[in-house]
Amino acid sequence: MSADTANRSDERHSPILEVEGLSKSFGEIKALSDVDLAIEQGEVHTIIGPNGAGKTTLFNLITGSLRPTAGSVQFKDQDVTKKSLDARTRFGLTRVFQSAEIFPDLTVKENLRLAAQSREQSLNPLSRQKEGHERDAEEMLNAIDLGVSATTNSEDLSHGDKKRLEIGMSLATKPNCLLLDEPTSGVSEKDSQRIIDQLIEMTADITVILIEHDIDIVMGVSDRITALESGQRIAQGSPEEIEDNEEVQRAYLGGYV
Ligand SMILES: Nc1ncnc2c1ncn2[C@@H]1O[C@H](COP(=O)(O)OP(=O)(O)OP(=O)(O)O)[C@@H](O)[C@H]1O
Repeated sequence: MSADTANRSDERHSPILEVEGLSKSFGEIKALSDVDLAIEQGEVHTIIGPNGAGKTTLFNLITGSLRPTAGSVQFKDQDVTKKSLDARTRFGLTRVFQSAEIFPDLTVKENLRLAAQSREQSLNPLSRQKEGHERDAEEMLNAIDLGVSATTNSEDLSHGDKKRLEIGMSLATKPNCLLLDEPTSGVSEKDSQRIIDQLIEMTADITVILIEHDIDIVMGVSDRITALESGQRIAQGSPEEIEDNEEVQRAYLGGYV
C-alpha cells in the first residue's frame, strides 16, 4: 500500500455510504443478491469480481441509474434509494463522467468549466459565478496535468488524456464520494499507473469506490476490497486479507483476473 493510501485509512471516520440487502433481477437473472456494504469516509474501496459478477449493476444501483428489486442505499445518513441520479449527484454522490458526456468540439478547459458550473447550477439555478468556475477549471487543468492541452478540442485528445479529462470533470463537480468504473480501461500500462497515481492524489480527501480489473492496481490503491461472484458478496477486507482469502483465490486470483 502506498504512503498516500495508508494516510487515508488513518483519516477514516464512519460510513458515508451504506447498502443493505441490495438485490437486482433482470427477469430470471439475479444480477445482484442481498449485498451489504458499508463504505467508510475517505477510503478507496474497490469492487472486484469476474465478468458478470454484478459489479456494474451494484454501481448503477448506488448512483441511481437503476432501481433495486430489494434493499436500500443510504448516503450521508439519508435514504437515497428512491432518489434520482441527479438528486444523488447534488448530494455529492457522483459517478465519473463518461466519454459520451464530454463535449467533443469544446476545448479541455471549456469542458472543465462546464462541469464546475453544472453542480452549482443544479444547486442554485440563478448562480452566475463565472470567475469561480474559471478558477476551478484552471486548478483542475493543472491537477490532471492537461495544462498544455487547455485549448485543444477534447475530441483531439489521446485516449489516456480523455480518461484524465473524465476524472477531472467529475472532480470539478466537487463530489464527496466518487465512483469509477474501470478508469484505466483501454489505456496503456504506463498511462494506467499515471492516471491512478493522479487519481489517488486528487481524491485524498474524498471517498472513492472503484471497479478495477488490474489486480496490481487494486492491491496498490485500495484501503478495502469487496469481492463479488454471481451477484453475491463473497469476501471483504484489506488487500492482504483478500489476497489470503481462499474463496477469492478460487474465484478471482486463480485465473479470472
Ligand atoms: N440490463 C440488463 N438486462 C439483463 N441482464 C443484465 C442487464 N445488466 C446486467 N445483466 C446481467 O446481470 C449480470 C451482472 O452483470 P454486471 O454487468 O453487473 O456484471 P459485471 O461484474 O459488471 O461484469 P463485467 O466485468 O463483465 O462488466 C450478468 O449476468 C449480466 O448479463
